Amino acid sequence: MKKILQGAQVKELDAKHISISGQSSQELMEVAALGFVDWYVAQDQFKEYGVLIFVGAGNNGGDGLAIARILTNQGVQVSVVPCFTDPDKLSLDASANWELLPKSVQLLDFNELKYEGDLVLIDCYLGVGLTGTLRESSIPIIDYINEFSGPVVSVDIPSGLPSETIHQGLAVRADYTVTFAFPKLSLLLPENAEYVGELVLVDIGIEEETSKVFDSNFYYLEEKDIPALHKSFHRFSYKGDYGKILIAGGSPGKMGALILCAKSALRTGTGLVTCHIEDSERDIIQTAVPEAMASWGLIANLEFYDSVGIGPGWGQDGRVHLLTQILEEFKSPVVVDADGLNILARSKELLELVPKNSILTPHIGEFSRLVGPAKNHLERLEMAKEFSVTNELILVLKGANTVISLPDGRQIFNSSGTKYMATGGSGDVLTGMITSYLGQGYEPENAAICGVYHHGLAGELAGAKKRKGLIASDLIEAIPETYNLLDIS
Ligand SMILES: NC(=O)C1=CN([C@@H]2O[C@H](COP(=O)(O)OP(=O)(O)OC[C@H]3O[C@@H](n4cnc5c(N)ncnc54)[C@H](O)[C@@H]3O)[C@@H](O)[C@H]2O)[C@H](O)CC1
Ligand SMILES: [K+]
Repeated sequence: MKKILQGAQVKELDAKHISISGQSSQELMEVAALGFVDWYVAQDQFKEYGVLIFVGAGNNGGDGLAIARILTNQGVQVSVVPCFTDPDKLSLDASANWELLPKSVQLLDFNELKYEGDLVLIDCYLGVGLTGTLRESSIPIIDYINEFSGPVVSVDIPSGLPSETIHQGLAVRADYTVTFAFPKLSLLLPENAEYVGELVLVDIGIEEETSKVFDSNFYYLEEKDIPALHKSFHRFSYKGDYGKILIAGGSPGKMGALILCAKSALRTGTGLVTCHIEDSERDIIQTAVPEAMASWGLIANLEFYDSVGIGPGWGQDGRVHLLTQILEEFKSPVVVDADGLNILARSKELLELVPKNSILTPHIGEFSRLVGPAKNHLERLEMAKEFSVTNELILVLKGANTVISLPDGRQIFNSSGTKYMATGGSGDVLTGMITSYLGQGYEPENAAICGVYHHGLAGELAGAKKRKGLIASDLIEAIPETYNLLDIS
């Protein structure tokens, strides 16, 4: 898993990579520019467009000059807008790329900018080298980029955006941000989403090993990390090996949440799902999910189950007794969501009963009730870390980049998912997936990670077909496709 580093650590990482690999910093810049161009030319939506590249005096500008050369050589119509006064003041690598700029590249004066036709604006003005408050002279440039009528693609980071915190004034509002090596923390904060647009990560060959020595609790979860975390089953595995789980959820009028959770657990691979429900709701569950069993009343044999999921559609009234029974009698980690979390928020003394390494899956509203309100996402992340460490629980804070906080202080940002997943029942599906993995005998940490990643990937697959027509059931149908895609058996 990649570490997410701070602005100053990026420079040190580059230097370390350069000393290990024998590559020069200019060669590394070339790899970054080539990586960007590979992504750019694969974008069908830009096929007929020329490009207008804004370049600053630092290495972000250097990236832009290298991109200008490579795109020109590939037949793209390129114009460059130098956003510096004196080419002699360019950084070393930017200067080398300035010298290499083909004569056919048009240089445009920012103060006399006039352009015609369909253009993509590529923002290579300021990168992670930004320090302090934006200078006065940068304002017209960023204003111009933000008023540009065509698509804007920022390279490494939208110009003006700090790399590890929430925006503090003017910054480029990009449609796409193509970042190198690993995402900067600021690119993952919801407050900055309107600046970042769609986030794309381009690998520039810096080994994960190289970043190990840098101090950071933040990690970025990618597809390549997933297969090794899965348990494999064999020819002689039987349904008991795939886990027996209990889901306590559902109430009159909210049985859908439980149904989604149960179906999701089955599609994730659970062998036996039992839904613990109210007597009155037996027909609904048995009709909607014939593969599941049902139980009601007090839970007779909790020790029979490998994991328990608590909360989807449960309601809170009259549930405290059952929640207490589960927490007192079930000694292995459980998954708590929705109304299960709301009860914990109201009766904090129950928190102590939650088995260590259990997985709690709040959205921001539930988090605020359970842990407390935060003034921004950075503060929320800090509170989540503290909560996980203190209570020895795994906290899955749901959002565009769901963050998994672990009892050892690590916080893992998920990379899979799509905006189309913001739909009713999406969280119930996640609860079913995580409970399923726990029941299949995954370590709680891996159950949370695999659940979150596959859930997002199912969203991407379903979203590609259904777009804003995606409903939670589509996520469930797409779970098996995620196994095909990652070759998990
Ligand atoms: N491993 C990688 O990620 C690689 C990144 N590359 C690119 O390099 C930049 C970082 O380059 P650096 O030279 O350190 O800085 P910048 O170009 O981001 O910025 C320097 C530029 O900004 C001006 N400046 C600083 N503060 C302010 C301010 N407050 N207001 C206005 N202007 C400011 C400063 O004067 C300089 O002109 C990284 O983002 C990547 O794009 C490498 O190419 C490859 C490896
Ligand atoms: K930039």
